[in-house]
Amino acid sequence: ANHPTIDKPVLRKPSASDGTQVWELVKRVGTLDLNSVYSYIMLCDIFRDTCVIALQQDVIVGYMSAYRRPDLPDTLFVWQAAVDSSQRGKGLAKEMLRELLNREENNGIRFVEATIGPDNIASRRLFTGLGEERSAHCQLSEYYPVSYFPEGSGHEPELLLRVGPLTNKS
Ligand SMILES: CC(=O)NCC[C@H](N)C(=O)O
Repeated sequence: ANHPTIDKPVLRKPSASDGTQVWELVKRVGTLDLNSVYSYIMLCDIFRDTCVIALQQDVIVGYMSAYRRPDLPDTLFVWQAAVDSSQRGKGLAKEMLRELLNREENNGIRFVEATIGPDNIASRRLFTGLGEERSAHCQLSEYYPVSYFPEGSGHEPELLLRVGPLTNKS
């Protein structure tokens, strides 16, 4: 039976020691650009204020990495959103994004950005949904065209979603 209290993943800031499990999750999800294990250890450490992991009985089933753009400090750039197949369709990504935005240390954030592939409906819905929830605009534009990626790599174009200004907390 689905016990909401037992089965609901716990969200928290990551630590360096979570990096390998995050790498394994991103690898398992299979639709993201898999970065080095080192990069996930470093993100879970140095960028932990703007990263979140979701745990179910000590197994990482969700991960969202983000950082405040050095050139636009009021803008949170969401780098990756990974949800384990066992957690699909439960609004986990939305919950992770909300957790990030509601952190005291992220109060000054007015815009959220991310790049997504043209057919990544789930991610697109995550960000357009934030716009609707916070009565903010959601702009979509071509950002990294296929031509930026190596010939024959098969990488999709990355479209930029920019949501804001976020006025009220959700
Ligand atoms: C929001 C999100 O997951 N974007 C993915 C960007 C890129 N394809 C990557 O995987 O890092």
